Amino acid sequence: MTTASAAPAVSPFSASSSAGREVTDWTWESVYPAPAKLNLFLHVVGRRADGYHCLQTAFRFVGHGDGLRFTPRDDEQLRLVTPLPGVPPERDLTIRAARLLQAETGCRRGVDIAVDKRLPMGGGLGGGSSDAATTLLALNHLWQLGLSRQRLQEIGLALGADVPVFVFGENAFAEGVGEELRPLSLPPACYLVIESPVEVPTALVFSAPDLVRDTPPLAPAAWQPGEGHNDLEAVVVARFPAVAERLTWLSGFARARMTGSGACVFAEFADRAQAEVVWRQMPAHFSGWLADGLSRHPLHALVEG
Ligand SMILES: C[C@@](CO)(OP(=O)(O)O)[C@H](O)COP(=O)(O)OP(=O)(O)OC[C@H]1O[C@@H](n2ccc(N)nc2=O)[C@H](O)[C@@H]1O
Ligand SMILES: Nc1ncnc2c1ncn2[C@@H]1O[C@H](COP(=O)(O)OP(=O)(O)O)[C@@H](O)[C@H]1O
Repeated sequence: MTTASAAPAVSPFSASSSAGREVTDWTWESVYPAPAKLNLFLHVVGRRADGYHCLQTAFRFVGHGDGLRFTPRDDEQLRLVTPLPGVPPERDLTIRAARLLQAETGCRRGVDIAVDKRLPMGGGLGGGSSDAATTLLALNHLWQLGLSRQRLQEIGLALGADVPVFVFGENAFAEGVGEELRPLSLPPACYLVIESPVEVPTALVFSAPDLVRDTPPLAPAAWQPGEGHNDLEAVVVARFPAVAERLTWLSGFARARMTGSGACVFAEFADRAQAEVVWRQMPAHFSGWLADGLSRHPLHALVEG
């Protein structure tokens, strides 16, 4: 993460565009990237009988995220070398993903998992979901399980509504609870993402009485980048002043949005130079970073189809 007082650092997970070509600067050998996603818009269009909400959203991957290392074991143990504060290892989405794969395939191998955590938890960047998807993709490869992308997406959905898109590997227009995916071709862009010093629980936002749940559905094929809003934003802004403060500030420069159920907010710029002008003016008590929009997930080629 970069701060307002220093030039934007090039992280092992940053990607930049050069002469129209996407360059991904993965400097760590054997690190499997778990990029963040942004919800470019998010409409709540209904509710299922089980209480889950029906959404329409556009997912965009960006060149900033967590990094995972996997050391396969000859016994069946699954070990998390880097437990997260407040998350027992057995509840961590990486361990749960690995356990589901063992159960699905009868695989008798284990793994040690180390996560370099960069994405804030409860930030709306899909960090836990991305870690889970990267675990599914990496272990399918390292344990030589041969599961299809479609099957890995189904397994991912059992872990969370946001996991399938990371396995799908393409920027996507999503419906259902986020599992009905169609690939999106998005123009190059650079994003300024501002983190908020709060963790917003997704379940709290979806259970709010004031959440608008009946936004009219869009025709997916007709959606244009820039269209739409985030229905979850008003709920979060009303309860978390720190998110409201960051949105208001960023809206003074560009069209600002909250991603997912918050707490991060972002704005899109045509290129890094324009984003940097705003980033340099961030108040000292804000924390934010720049990341280019990716054209696809960095591990897309790890599974066929
Ligand atoms: C809002 C979104 C938008 O991309 O992202 P985040 O902000 O969490 O990253 C997702 O839909 C979140 O997906 P994810 O974070 O995987 O949520 P889950 O663990 O499946 O759900 C957490 C809880 O939120 C509620 N929930 C979630 C998704 C949904 N479509 N309807 C819901 O009502 C349910 O109460 C569920 O128990
Ligand atoms: N590997 C993981 N990384 C982050 N959060 C995890 C992980 N495993 C489990 N969690 C749980 O998932 C919750 C949601 O985290 P995260 O996916 O980062 O946020 P969001 O859904 O807002 O994008 C966390 O508060 C934490 O309790």
